[in-house]
Amino acid sequence: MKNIRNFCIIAHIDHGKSTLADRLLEFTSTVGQRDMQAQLLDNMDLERERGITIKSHAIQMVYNYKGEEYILNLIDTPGHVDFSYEVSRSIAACEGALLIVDSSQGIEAQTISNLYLAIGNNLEIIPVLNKIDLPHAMPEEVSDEIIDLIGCEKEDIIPASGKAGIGIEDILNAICERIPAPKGDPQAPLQALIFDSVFNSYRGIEVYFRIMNGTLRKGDKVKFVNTGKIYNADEIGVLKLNQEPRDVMSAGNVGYLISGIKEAKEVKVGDTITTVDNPTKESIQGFEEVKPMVFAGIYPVETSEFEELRTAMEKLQLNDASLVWEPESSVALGFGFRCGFLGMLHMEIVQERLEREFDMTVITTVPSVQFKVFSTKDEEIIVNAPSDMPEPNFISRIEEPFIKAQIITKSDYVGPIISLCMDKRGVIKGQNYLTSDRVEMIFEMPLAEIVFDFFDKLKTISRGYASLDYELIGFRTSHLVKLDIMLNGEKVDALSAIVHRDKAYDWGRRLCEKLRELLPRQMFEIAIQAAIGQKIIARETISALRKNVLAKCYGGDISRKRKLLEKQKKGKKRMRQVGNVEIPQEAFLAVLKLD
Ligand SMILES: Nc1nc2c(ncn2[C@@H]2O[C@H](COP(=O)(O)OP(=O)(O)OP(=O)(O)O)[C@@H](O)[C@H]2O)c(=O)[nH]1
Repeated sequence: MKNIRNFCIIAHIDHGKSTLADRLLEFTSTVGQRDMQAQLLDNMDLERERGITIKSHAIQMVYNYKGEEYILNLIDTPGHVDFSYEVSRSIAACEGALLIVDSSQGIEAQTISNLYLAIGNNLEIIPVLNKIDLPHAMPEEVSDEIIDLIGCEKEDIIPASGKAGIGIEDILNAICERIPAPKGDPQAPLQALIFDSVFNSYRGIEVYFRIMNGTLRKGDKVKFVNTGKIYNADEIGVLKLNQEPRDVMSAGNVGYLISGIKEAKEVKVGDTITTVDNPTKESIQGFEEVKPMVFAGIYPVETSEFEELRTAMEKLQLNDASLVWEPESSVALGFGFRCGFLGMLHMEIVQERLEREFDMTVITTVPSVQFKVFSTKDEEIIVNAPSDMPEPNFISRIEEPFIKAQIITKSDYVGPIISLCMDKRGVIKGQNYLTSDRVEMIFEMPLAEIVFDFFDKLKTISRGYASLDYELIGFRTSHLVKLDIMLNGEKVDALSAIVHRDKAYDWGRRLCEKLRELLPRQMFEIAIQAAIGQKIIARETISALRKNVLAKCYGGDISRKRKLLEKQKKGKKRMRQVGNVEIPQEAFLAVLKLD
């Protein structure tokens, strides 16, 4: 155990974690040249395409330091704020963290938030000044920022470049030297923390764990403390490029367990594994409950696929502990699920993963935050879907979630950012110069104003020189109203939204305009109306399609028509018929596209 080091890499998005991890794997010959491909740990197609890390990944390296062999368990983590839950889970399985800072960018919002998570878990921090190969790197300034932030010495900071392979050996040496060996008693009853799990269609559910105390042997009868379920440890082992089975693993180790678990529901990330023969009395303190920020409905395009969608969601949840959901039904869309996400990117990723990994075609509805509604009798009702909002005469007040937002930017953009935040009902709470040129600003504002398009706007007005991090600070009363959308007089519950009273008219008007663009024309006229209670506040009309236009599309060539029909069938268009109007997926997300 004295030669084991468990560490993670934390950084702001794009500061170069995955690239640096590749170099560490190469340097320790964990991966042969033949198998090496860039960003090796980002093995999900989606991650490669988007160039971001979504999942945490674990891999073991062996490194020779001062004549002794060290086992280094690396857990790579995502940088985007939507995936911070993954980061917190990885951190709980480690004793140290490499804190990567891009020397051409400096400290950014998630550098700080991830650092605090690590410090909160008592991890030893090794600061790495990355990308020093870049001609516009500012090693001196950025080093000063790091020293200010974590209070280290200049010599503690390791200059490096993942791309050019600079500083890699120094980093590996520092891991062995500075990160403490795991503590824990191999003789004690087994306590292993589940930090991730994944569904494998051949082998069932694989559980990733970190042993805190005790020893786990192949063939042991193990119990998951929180669920009380008992399994046989059919296979245990360590995670290298491939899984390597082992017979015995003890305190301090990170590995995988395969035990014939079939039901996704039985595995809870944060649960403790122990043995039936010599069970532990205490479970390890689990992770914080996830706090979803955005809620939206996910519905199968084919109503008959509801049960299939449920199975897919269960499997996906295994690999994404931050996804929460429950069944719901909508008048417009039938049966589906109300899901909670950590942000819009998370929601997009979930939808894409359902489609790619589980072959589902789904529709997501208007995202919304969670509201607390107090009735006239002062009962508290939690509302996750606008359609669940009680009628106005039952409501005494509505509270919405507020966040503390931290924005780091160049001083040139302070003015425009303050006006943007004020426009989003924000109040500035603090301003702190990190260097003469870079400022940290703190705002309090409603979550609903930032989850949708705030980040894009922030990037635009700051020409990319702004980073954002936020945390929930509680619920506050606001003047909110429910805005309904009607198509040909029929209310479409899945299109309702809850908005601030002062913005409702403007929203209603813009939403109707947007829907007019997005709804396909039909043989009859479509009236789009926005209403607050009984009062219509905006209207747009889509005129009927004239006969000769149709004739042009479909007339004559029968083979072309058949082809079209077949193509439609195969593609299972993401459309839903509501009343007599067809609504495409884009229309459900129209609120996100209001300029
Ligand atoms: N010049 C230079 N570019 C680098 C270096 N390290 C990474 N990059 C580039 O920076 C970009 C981001 O690198 P990644 O390794 O994907 O960053 P990441 O931090 O893993 O990003 P997420 O996983 O999405 O949080 C890529 O285009 C890399 O090629 C470096 O040392 N020097």
